[in-house]
Amino acid sequence: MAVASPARTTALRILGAQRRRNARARDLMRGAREMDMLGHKARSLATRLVLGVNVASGELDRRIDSFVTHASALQPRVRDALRLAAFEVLYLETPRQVAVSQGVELVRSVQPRAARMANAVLRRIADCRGEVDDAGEAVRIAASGEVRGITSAQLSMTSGYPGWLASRLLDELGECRAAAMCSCALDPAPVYVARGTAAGSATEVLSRLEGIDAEPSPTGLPGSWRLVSGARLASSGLVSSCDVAVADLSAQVVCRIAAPASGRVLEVGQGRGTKSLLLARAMDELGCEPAVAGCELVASKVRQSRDRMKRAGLSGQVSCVEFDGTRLADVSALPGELAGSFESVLVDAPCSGTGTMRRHPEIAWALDEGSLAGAPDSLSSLQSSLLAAASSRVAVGGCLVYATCSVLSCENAEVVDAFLASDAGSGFELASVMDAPGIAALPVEARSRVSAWVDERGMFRSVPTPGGPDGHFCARLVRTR
Ligand SMILES: C[S@@+](CC[C@H](N)C(=O)[O-])C[C@H]1O[C@@H](n2cnc3c(N)ncnc32)[C@H](O)[C@@H]1O
Repeated sequence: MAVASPARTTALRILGAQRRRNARARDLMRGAREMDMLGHKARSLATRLVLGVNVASGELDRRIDSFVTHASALQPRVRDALRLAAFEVLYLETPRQVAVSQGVELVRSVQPRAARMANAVLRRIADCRGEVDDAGEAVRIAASGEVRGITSAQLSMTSGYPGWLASRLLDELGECRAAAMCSCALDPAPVYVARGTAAGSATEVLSRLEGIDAEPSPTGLPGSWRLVSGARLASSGLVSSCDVAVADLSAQVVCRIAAPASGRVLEVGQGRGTKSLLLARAMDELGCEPAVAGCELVASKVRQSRDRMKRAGLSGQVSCVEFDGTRLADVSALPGELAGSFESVLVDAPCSGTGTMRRHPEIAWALDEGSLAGAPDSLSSLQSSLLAAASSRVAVGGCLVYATCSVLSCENAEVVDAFLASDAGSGFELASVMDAPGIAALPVEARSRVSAWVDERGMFRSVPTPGGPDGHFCARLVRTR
């Protein structure tokens, strides 16, 4: 009797652990010894299976449930195995017979008496492959700019995203961009790195990246590369020493938009400090002594950020303070590091993360449409509070930069417009991100690349595309009085 391959059994174990511990897929894969023991090919199959099942879980369940007699009685472990096999059958290039028989063996490994049922269900799911391929083809054509009148059902089938999300993407991004985003939803996200402040010259960093077979190619931004393989990055020590920072290309652009040519930056929502490192680098390149004050709500992230700045040799230039950003307007509550006004205030807002679903696939089906906007405890309400409070810290003539890694307008332009229409926003004007010093100083080719993502109002709005960066949003507001 055949047995399921190590790549598939490893992927199944990771999915089980994820369900039991409610953990993120990437974190579990990063820490899993059995992933490290797989060869390169098996490891990439296991990774694609785990990420793909996460992105498309609801779509896979819909199909499984339509062919199983007692869907609610399926054991969670059996459902994991069926999802994994259904994903492979519908979306990967594995020959049909192999994908079905491997799926049956996976199910047998967790519940032997369910193997027959799995065989019947997976064969029927395999019969749907044609409609998934047809939808994918229509979406790819629409992504190339040829208008085809694609539907949200085709987008949802191709990406695995829930129907409501596919429909919103189509409404808000238009056919071409929504199709581009959905056509790469199940692909691995590219790996981008930027030179840190602890590093030597760009040439030295480049040769160290080449030395670990990362196959770096320049992104167009100074000191920034796209890697063909990031497999040896962690063991190389380049990241832990902060010689490089792993950050999506769009996140690197956002930091260049927020970097001032003089003075200090306040970063609201500092997280684990990736943007602080990039801000310090961008300020240094502009000939300005790096000075970043970070404010973050979560204590454990503040500790990680501090430790990182120490390793980067930036403890004197970047501070990491535990503080609720919605209280930034309350001058009496401000710790010393956050007091006074700043040339630039970056609100790196907590958001849905819809621009980063290739990296964080669990977002797609965990997202609740109702939590995005409208209610007092919605994301957009928190984003608006942070923006209003942070605006009080901007020096006259300075900039307020609002950023998210979402592609949805209710978290982006609508938050900015509501702010501009409010009392707090009355002293601010929207300015083009292209006029930010860190963008104006870029080589012509890099500027033109950035400008492709800038809309008619001067806001940066990238959308995931095949082989391209994630979806990020950034608006730049100048304080006039
Ligand atoms: C998009 S993430 C920031 C990522 C970070 N800037 C980086 O580069 O790694 C948003 C951050 O905002 C933090 N946050 C959420 N609510 C906050 C609040 N009220 N005050 C300050 N930070 C908050 C979250 O904990 C999260 O780390």
